[in-house]
Amino acid sequence: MKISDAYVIVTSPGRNFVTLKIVTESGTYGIGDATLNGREMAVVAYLEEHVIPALIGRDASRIEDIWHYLYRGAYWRRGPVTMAAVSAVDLALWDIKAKAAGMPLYQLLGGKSREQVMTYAHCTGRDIEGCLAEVEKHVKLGYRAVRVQAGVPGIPTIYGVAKREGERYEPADAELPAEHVWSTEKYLNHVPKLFAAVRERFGDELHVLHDVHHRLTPIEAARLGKAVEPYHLFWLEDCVPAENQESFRLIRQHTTTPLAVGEVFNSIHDYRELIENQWIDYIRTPLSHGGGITHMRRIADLAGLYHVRTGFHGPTDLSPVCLGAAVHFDTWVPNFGIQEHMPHTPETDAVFPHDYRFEDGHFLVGEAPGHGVDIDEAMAKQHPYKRASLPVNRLEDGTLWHW
Ligand SMILES: O=C(O)[C@H](O)[C@@H](O)[C@H](O)[C@H](O)CO
Ligand SMILES: [Mg+2]
Repeated sequence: MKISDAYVIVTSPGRNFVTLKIVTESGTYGIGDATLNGREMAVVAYLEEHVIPALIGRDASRIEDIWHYLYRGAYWRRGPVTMAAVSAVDLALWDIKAKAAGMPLYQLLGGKSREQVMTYAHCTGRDIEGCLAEVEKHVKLGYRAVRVQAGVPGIPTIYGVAKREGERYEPADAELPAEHVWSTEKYLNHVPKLFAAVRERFGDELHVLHDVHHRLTPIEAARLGKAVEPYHLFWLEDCVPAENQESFRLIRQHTTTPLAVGEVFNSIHDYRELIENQWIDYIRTPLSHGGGITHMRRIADLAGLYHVRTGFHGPTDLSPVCLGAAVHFDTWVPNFGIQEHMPHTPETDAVFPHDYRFEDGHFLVGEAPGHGVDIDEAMAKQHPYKRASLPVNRLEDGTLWHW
């Protein structure tokens, strides 16, 4: 099982994706997702210059040892660029191990804990009516859970809402960062009306989620959590920037609205106080940023001790490789909550053939050995990299704010 070759493939079928391919002497290969939206080429350099040369000749079956070699061995631990690179190696090695065992990845992890994986869809509108129309559409498609985001009167652009009605939402929409404007006051006054309207129109059973995208202070998040309690959200996501884990103590003291966090985290240490103090309910880190299967299952196990469940990040800026591995993880992990689902474009799906299926609001895992996702390298070449940046956000007086 010696690693004989490894290389990075950058492709842009509508948006940028970075994929690591690891090949063994026997010809068995595995692939991992190394995409870090808006910072793609930093991970490419990290892999090509510092990781790949040290991988060649190593035993691909020693996943645990290679993980620590790349994490401890680098001296410079953690961080999104390092961890995206480590994750890609880890996902590719688990793919190889499962292929060599002739098993779908979920079997190697311990087998099925459930038959299907519940997902939530994005429903966004320029205003509340527009958002309700999207919810209606997604309920008809079979979704049991929807994330609702709507424009706020007086704020020209808002997180999560597509530029034009009916278009897909793509945050990295310009070569250099676009500038958005934000008003916490306008948002806080408006957003509870959105949940009231959703409950009024769709009743109590639909799971309703919302993403604050790190824009509030703890006391503002507490106010929002309290205000939306009558609409019993499935979760309120990223209500504050979370470098300071203590912030969640204050929010938790004020509200019973469930809290999700962690799409920008990449280590168990980012979560430790949050989980051990039972300040959160869902962990969001995707496999491609949280150290792959090896590290994310440690985080999930820690979370499980405290009744915290998984709710993995699943936007279009994670490739089908990450999503495919997530469907295996979600099928196995005992403390599963929900999986985000933002459908990839047909061009992306064509570059990454896969055997997970979407049916009636759920993902169904495939039975092919490995994680079930491949890359069509010839097709990938037809879509060259294009620089794309995430936006920045400013308060109405010009102060740079959290995006
Ligand atoms: O909950 C989500 O899906 C996220 O917040 C994304 O939409 C991020 O903004 C994006 O992944 C940044 O690259
Ligand atoms: Mg989010």
